[in-house]
Amino acid sequence: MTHTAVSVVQVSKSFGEVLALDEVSLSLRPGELLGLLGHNGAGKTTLIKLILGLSIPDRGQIRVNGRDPGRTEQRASLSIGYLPEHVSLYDNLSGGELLGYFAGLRRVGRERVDEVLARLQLDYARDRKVRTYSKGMRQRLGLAQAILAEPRVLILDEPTVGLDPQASALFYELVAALRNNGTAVIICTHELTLIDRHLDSALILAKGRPLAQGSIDELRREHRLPTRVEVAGAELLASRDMLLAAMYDPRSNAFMVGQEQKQQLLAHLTGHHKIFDFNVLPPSLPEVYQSCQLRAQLEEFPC
Ligand SMILES: Nc1ncnc2c1ncn2[C@@H]1O[C@H](COP(=O)(O)OP(=O)(O)OP(=O)(O)O)[C@@H](O)[C@H]1O
Repeated sequence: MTHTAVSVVQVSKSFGEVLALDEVSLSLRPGELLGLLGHNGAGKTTLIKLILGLSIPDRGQIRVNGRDPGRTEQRASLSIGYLPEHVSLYDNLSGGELLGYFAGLRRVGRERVDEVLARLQLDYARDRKVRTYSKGMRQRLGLAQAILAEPRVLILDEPTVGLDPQASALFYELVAALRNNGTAVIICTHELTLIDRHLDSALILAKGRPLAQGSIDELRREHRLPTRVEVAGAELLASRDMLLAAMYDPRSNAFMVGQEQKQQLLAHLTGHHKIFDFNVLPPSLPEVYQSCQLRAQLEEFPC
């Protein structure tokens, strides 16, 4: 049976009058990637701090690889790596020296430093001062320190902010390789488009409460968001065909259909119009996110 890498059960945390987390639960298995999403102040950092054992919940239970992060004597054996949003690196050290320093702290051998530098494509810059590193190189070095001790759980806070698309893609490639080795990953981010195709599940928080939670497919189904079908000449087709006209959305110049209509549309395009060249785009994570936030607002302020 696969064990649970991170388990959070009905956790609440307040700061004075502020209820930062209200009965939040999650479960993450080895190799899975969870997107922790929400507006500013939603409770993401509070949850991360609890998982890291930097703060103690008022109620509920947290386990990381079966251990309680809140108990000091268990913290050393959590096997957890963390890349904070604003990673502070010692600029006057070289990349190699910096990792060597962390390796000493974590009782990791020098050969692991070489291995990690090579894996994150930083070996060519190991003797350069960190202050000369680009933003992407600094992020990779931050990831390098986080994975140095081969953690089974990795928490990344806004890891791709400020990176160009190529550097972001490389970052996610590196994360995918870690996941293939069984590392469970939690990524806290506002960059929804970037994380969309990488995550197994999402937890969307708002004012400390879980707004939505599950795999992206589950969230799509729950929110009944339409699928977009893009076809060249969609407007012309819609003007000549009543069935297509009913499905045509002029704003996106595409056909927008619910799950149950999708097969009907595709059969009609291929069978009746002999069109085989189309793009079927399920609702994106940003669309699911917007829908969750909208639903929450309607519940809070019903018309
Ligand atoms: N140490 C603290 N003392 C008082 N209030 C706090 C403390 N830490 C967090 N809060 C409050 O708890 C709520 C959740 O904050 P948190 O930092 O977890 O949000 P977040 O989702 O990480 O936001 P952001 O996206 O801006 O980083 C906010 O209302 C915040 O002001």
